[in-house]
Amino acid sequence: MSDVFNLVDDEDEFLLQDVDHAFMLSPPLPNVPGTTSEPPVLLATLPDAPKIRVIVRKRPLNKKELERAESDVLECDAAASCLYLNAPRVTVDLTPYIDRHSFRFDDVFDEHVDNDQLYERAIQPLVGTAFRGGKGTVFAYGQTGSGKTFTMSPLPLRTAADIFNIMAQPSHGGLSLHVSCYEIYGGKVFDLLNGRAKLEVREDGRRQVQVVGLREVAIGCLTVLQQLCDHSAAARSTGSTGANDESSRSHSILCFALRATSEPQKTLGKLSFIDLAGSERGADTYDNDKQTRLEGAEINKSLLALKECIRALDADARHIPFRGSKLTEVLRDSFVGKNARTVMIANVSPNSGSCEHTLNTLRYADRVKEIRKPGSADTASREQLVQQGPPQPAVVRQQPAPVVDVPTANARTSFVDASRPIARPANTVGGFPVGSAAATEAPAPAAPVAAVPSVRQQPATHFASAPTGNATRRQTASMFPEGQQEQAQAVGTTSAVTSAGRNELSSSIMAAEDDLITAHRHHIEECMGSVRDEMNLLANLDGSSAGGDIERYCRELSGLLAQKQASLAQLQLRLHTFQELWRTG
Ligand SMILES: Nc1ncnc2c1ncn2[C@@H]1O[C@H](COP(=O)(O)OP(=O)(O)OP(=O)(O)O)[C@@H](O)[C@H]1O
Repeated sequence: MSDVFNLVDDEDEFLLQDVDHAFMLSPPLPNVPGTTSEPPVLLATLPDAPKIRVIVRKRPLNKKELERAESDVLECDAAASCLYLNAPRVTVDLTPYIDRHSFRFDDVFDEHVDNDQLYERAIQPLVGTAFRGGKGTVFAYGQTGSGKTFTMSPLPLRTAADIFNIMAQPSHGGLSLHVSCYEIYGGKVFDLLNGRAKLEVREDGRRQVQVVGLREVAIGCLTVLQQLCDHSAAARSTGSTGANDESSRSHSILCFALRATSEPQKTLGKLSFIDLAGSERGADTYDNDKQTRLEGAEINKSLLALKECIRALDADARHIPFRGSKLTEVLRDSFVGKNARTVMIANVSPNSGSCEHTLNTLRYADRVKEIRKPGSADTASREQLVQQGPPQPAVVRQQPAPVVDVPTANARTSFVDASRPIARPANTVGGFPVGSAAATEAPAPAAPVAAVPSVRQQPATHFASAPTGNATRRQTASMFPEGQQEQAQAVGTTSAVTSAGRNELSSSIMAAEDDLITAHRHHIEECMGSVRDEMNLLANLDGSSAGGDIERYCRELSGLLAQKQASLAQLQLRLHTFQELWRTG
């Protein structure tokens, strides 16, 4: 059990018990919502949150991007919860064209949506979750500078305001609110309310994960919470990266616990707010010192593990890979259980210079939600979208010439999200367009879902329908024993899967297949970036007369080679996992 420091005696007086004076420095909060003048928040009116909700938030172009005359590549259709990314590309003959990618999420917030609106639409239901004895977890995911901290920092205050409001109602008395803040940096845990003390994570006798010695503060008003948040933000590790001078390299976690005031102070509900480290950190080709690379590897590992855990939870998988990283290990308790609710906020930058990172963020978010089980409300709305058919892209490829920038081959299907997860049309394979060029430019509307059972449940189908021209898929298909390929063909595209066990197996194979494809795509992106960087490196060397530059050349080449090795190793791991699953399945 964590130490509890009662900071607050009544609304105005602080009892400083071994807590930094920094908490006293901020001025009191003016007119904070949730104070007594606010109308009561009625618990009964807060809807139950869905188990997993993935939303996207776009920030506006900033001053520097406007000065550089960067274009806004993101188009939001909030009413349809759709987001379109118009990626500028060039063909080998240097003809520019737009590559349009389409996604659908549970909610899409454009640059005009403010923090209050976001809170009310996406986060407030979690307050109900906590009072009903559940656990809520909110993540902000995205590239450095995409708005994670901007989005996350007001949420605890708004949430606490509602919590205090409800606690002030006689029917919800006898509870107190406790806060703790910590950071995971390089796989280690640091207490942000206790001088960055290094903490150990252990399992107790009841197999509950405990962050041993984590300082927890009981709070009675928003002013103290604000001071604690300011203090923890200042204590958070920041450092400079190639992309952003103030980039966060750590995951920061703020936890609320609603406890009974009477002994033994049983915990009723929990809420966690997690501002994740910049998602691009593992692939930042400009940062090549060992420390930064190690940090990047750790961040990559934890973000991958996080995605895997959420996916496994959504699929009710028996094994959830919590041990994959420190982040998922410490969050295990918040994730599991019938009353656990998760909101993933994918933050995206609109500028053309961030296009590839934005695409990666959207794909990550898409993967988190894409295996939603049929029958859930969200799946139903996705099915509806499929039935209606994907919207025609406003801008399509103008030139059939070979493309220089290959990584987005998958996303050239006009409506990635609609065509892949629910009723993947027969002319797409793992999201890759197959067959005629027409399918690539504007796929025909998919047949109604009722008539086309989820192709995702038929892993073999993908290989059976692989186009002869698609080398990657041909090679993938050839990995499998002949019998299984025949079986795959026999399954066909429309036959229903009747056995529940087979369904479960199929969906895990499907997930592994998609992971492999995603990893492969990512690997290609990295290779392309790496080739560019290597050519620049050589050009710089050729262009310089000073012999001293060879040192820099060696250092940077060494960094690039290490990155290539890491990318290759990750792809090999995915391939191995998939092959194993296929063999044993
Ligand atoms: N929706 C928004 N509206 C207005 N400004 C925003 C919005 N989102 C972000 N910003 C601004 O963009 C800048 C970068 O945002 P922020 O620091 O939140 O990014 P981040 O993703 O947390 O970056 P890092 O990973 O480096 O911490 C900040 O100046 C912030 O005020």
